[in-house]
Amino acid sequence: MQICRCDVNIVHHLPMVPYIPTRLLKGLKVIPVLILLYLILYYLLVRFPDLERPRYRPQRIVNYVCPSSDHGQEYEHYETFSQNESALTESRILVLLENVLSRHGRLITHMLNASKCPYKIDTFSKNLPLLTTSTHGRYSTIIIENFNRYLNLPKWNRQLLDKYSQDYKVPIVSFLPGRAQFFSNSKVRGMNLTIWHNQKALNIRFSPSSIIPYIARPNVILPFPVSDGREWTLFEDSINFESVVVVEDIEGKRRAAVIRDKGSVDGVEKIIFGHNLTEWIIGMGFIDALRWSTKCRCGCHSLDRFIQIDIDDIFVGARGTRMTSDDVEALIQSQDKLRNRISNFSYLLGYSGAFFLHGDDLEDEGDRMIIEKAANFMWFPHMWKHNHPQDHNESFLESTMIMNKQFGEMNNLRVPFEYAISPQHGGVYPVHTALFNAWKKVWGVKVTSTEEYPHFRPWGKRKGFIHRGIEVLPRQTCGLYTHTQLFHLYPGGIKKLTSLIEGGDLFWTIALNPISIFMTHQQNYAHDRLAPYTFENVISFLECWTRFRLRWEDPISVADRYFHLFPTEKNPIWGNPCMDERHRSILPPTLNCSNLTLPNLLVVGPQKTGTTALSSFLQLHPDVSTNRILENTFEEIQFFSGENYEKGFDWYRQLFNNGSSKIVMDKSATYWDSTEGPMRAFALIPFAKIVVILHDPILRAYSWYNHLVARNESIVRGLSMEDVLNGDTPAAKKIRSRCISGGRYAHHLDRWLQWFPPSQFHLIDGSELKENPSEVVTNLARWLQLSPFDFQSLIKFNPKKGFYCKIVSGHSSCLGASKGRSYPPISPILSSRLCSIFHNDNIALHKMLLNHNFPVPTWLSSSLNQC
Ligand SMILES: Nc1ncnc2c1ncn2[C@@H]1O[C@H](COP(=O)(O)OS(=O)(=O)O)[C@@H](OP(=O)(O)O)[C@H]1O
Repeated sequence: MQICRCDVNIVHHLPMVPYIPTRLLKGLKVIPVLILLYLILYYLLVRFPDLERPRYRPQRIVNYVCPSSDHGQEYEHYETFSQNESALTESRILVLLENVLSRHGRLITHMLNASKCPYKIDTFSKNLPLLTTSTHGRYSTIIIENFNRYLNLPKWNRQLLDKYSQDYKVPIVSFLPGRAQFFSNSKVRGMNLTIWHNQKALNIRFSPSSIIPYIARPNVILPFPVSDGREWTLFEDSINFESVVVVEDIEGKRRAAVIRDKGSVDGVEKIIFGHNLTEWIIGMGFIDALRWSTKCRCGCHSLDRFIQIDIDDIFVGARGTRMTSDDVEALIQSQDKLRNRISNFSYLLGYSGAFFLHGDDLEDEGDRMIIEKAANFMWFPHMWKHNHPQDHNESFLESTMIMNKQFGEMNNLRVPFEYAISPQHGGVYPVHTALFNAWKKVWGVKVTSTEEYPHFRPWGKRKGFIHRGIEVLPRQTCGLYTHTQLFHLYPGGIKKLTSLIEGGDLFWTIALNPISIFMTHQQNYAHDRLAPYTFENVISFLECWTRFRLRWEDPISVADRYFHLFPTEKNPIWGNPCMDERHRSILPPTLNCSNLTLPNLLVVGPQKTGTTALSSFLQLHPDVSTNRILENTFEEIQFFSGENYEKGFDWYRQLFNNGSSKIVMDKSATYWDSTEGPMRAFALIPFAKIVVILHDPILRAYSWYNHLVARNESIVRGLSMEDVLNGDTPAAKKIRSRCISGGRYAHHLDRWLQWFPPSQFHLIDGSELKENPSEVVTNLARWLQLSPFDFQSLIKFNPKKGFYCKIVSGHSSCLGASKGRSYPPISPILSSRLCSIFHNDNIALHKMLLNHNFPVPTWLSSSLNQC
């Protein structure tokens, strides 16, 4: 024990030195050496980062050179058009394709979309689509993908098409590309036209004497097209035709690659292309042909092209990717160069102040240089820390915007316009209203832009809209992204970039949009400076081949110009953000796509046909639900057809988050005859089933009249329906149109069919619904693939009401007093008058139903024979 205590004491008095093996001690001597090495490396790599990240000197890439042309002379033979000339037809274009999946068909529709031309696609079948309404032609131009199909049409269809073209002065635009056959020539039957198949085309140019070239500058010679194989069809000169595009064949003989048939032989004007749209020069001819054939109702803008180039992310970006002072100088020079070619041009620079001086030494010097030269540019605010607005609430957004604003003020960044851009488009679309509110409060923002509305792809379909008083312009991409700084690393190679410029997407973006707003990033102006190269060259290409006048205008004026040109875009069209991958990634956290419920069944009307009865009967099925009723909505929510649409996607979707039924229904009978209804519905719920009740329009009109009488509306007080039909006061006309216009079924059904495929429609005969509702609803439930349900025992005739009613808890429960009124039966005189009013529409409806294999209601078959 003693020994033990003693040992303890000894240990207490020893100094606390840990045991270190000698080997380790030797090793520790290396530490100062390592520290020294680290310091040297730090000094070299961090203080002189250029050693770590090589800076690329700007590459010299050959600039675009315009081939030979007699540029001095301006040829302006293009036609101008008056409104009267176009009055015979609607502006829509009919596109007849080989099949809906045809590749060339996709090119045609891409061009039409990007030119914002309305069109309808059809394929060749036994019957031609309906070409006329009772008053006018349905189409301003007929595009036929393959001219051979036109030449080989059955006699009856060919006569019908030619007659339509002659009567309504509607030209045919078509294509005759090379055939699989070997080099040969042939005469086209009935056209006095000799064509040469499978040719090479050289020295291609637009003819200065043709009336077609408008955007295209005649007499600029393209020695070789991009693909110079033998896929051209060439036409021999003839007095019956005007050569639009002239070429030389391999023997140097002059031929035409595009001709205008003046219709001198058969009265049918045509433009025939000897190549498809894969050649950009043919594409230009196509755009000009559309302008001419639609009599300036498609692609008919002035020759002014407004170009805005935004440079986002100033001060943002990883070290080694940012601009140096040399790049800043080069940016100023590039701006000066562009100013000589785009009148009033200025780059617009968007800054995020939080990252000022966050680069390496050279880049920090660049940052300081930008501030020093700030007055050379116009500025707009990006977000302070490049924040994604959709992730933040209004007060956070406001406070960070204020910080960015203060940074700009301290550094004299001139923000002359109420224009701002959100990083990665977050919050602009899909809309995050907090961003719009904060922008307005802090910066008074009036205009912004996004490439996400309605979708990023295809670029040709981007649009603008106005939300909370802020005008949102469509923004275009030019093929440059934050990572594209070096020519040799350009995705797809430098050839890809030049192909965008020389007749590719970038060229077409400017050619087809009167206003183009491009997004670039400061990185595209560093290293190889891809952006200045890209824009300077696309401008050269445009100057060479087109007659455009290139201009710059401030974003506020440009936005006014845009919505003046495209007023129908002012109101946003709400889409389902959960159906777009890019949109899903920029959603506010309040929207959870996994439990989003939207209707999959629309009962669209028409009004007064029994829509309320149908929807209440269908809801007897346990797997059918409908919207919640809000205090300020009436019986129907009428989202797609009225003011509620302005309340937006969020408002609408919240009305349906009340269950998980198989069928979620929105019954709003006003959708039927709403001009925008079908398009809006398709944008949000493209897979929804559509139910339409076709009740005799005579009885429907009479029901409307009696509705007004029952409500004691002053306009009908003391007046019979005949009096109302005779009245010519504005109020009487309004009532008449309410009674009659919804009953022009062919007209409205046609509009729905422009959006939804026939397979999504279920048409119900209104008389059958009245007489035998349980069978009608059972059929509907079957079509909706609902489980079998005994409707018959729950829908019984109520003699007192005179209509079928639901049985609820053993009692008859009828619709309210406003549905199924009793009033005197319609007089034979009124009935026959209404019969003749609807006669033409009923004929058109009958044709349309047969065309689409829809059932024909019994009242329709008999009414055709009656009036
Ligand atoms: N079972 C049943 N009960 C009541 N009413 C029935 C029924 N079946 C069809 N109808 C006919 O429906 C007409 C009203 O049509 P809607 O419901 O579409 O009208 S509304 O547009 O929603 O106001 C209504 O028009 P009126 O008779 O003029 O009142 C009825 O004729």
